[in-house]
Amino acid sequence: MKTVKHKILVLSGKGGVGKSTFSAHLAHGLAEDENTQVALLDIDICGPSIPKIMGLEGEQVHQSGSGWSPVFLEDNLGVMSVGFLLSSPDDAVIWRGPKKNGMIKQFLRDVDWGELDYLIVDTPPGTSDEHLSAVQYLAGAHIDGAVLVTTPQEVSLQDVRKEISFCRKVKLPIIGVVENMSGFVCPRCRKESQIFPPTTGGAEVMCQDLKIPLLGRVPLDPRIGKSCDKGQSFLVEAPDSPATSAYRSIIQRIREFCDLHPPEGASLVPS
Ligand SMILES: Nc1ncnc2c1ncn2[C@@H]1O[C@H](COP(=O)(O)OP(=O)(O)OP(=O)(O)O)[C@@H](O)[C@H]1O
Repeated sequence: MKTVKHKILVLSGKGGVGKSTFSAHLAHGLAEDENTQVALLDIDICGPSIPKIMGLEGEQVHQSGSGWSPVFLEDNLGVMSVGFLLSSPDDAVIWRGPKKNGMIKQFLRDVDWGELDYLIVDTPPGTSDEHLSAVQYLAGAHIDGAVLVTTPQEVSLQDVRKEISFCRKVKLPIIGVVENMSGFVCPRCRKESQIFPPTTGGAEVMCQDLKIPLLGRVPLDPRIGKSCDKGQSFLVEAPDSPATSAYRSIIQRIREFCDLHPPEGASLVPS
């Protein structure tokens, strides 16, 4: 991990809120600059969806003298997931905590990540063994912070509050919250509808209450699911979508956060 400058965990309280989709697009967006070395690590051991979303289903990890090699989507974008170790994407991984912890430790310690600017870690929903293992194994290696993904509904916000409490308990800095599936603009009449109307003001009010940055809102766009199913970057597939603009502005805010919080040993260059 000494060769990895910035480490970002992506968390969500609930499943299905778009966390893996966001992690994938954060990696795609950062890697658009070919001088930036990016890796995406999927530690959702029991439900790895990153290989599919990144268009790498069926790929296998290679073992080299210096450890496991990530699967490369681009020269500057590597991906690692338990999905690459399964013989079929339909195989179930039924492991207890210690085995999952061992796998995460191996991912963080034994993968030949090389020199990386960013390591994005996509986690399972909630706060479970996987999160504790990641935080524990990365403890001495400076984690920049966590990005929390939620939808506007109260059920999701309630669980994200638990994630915030988790981050505070384990002293994991919070980069900010992404409100995903936040409104839908009809492509025909351009009228905006709230598909999941928040009853308590949504992520914005929660962020104000808890003094956490709201990084942005990503609207619903049915084309996102299609891009992910095809394993393609939505940022490239639909550059005109309001969701792409939202992703890009959030990615920029995360980049700025990392620049302001340089890895230990590095010094801030005055702008
Ligand atoms: N802004 C969006 N607009 C439309 N569809 C979206 C959006 N964000 C995500 N999706 C779709 O929602 C579904 C769930 O997304 P995803 O798998 O990323 O959720 P998740 O939070 O990682 O779930 P889990 O933790 O259970 O794996 C996917 O089909 C994805 O394509």
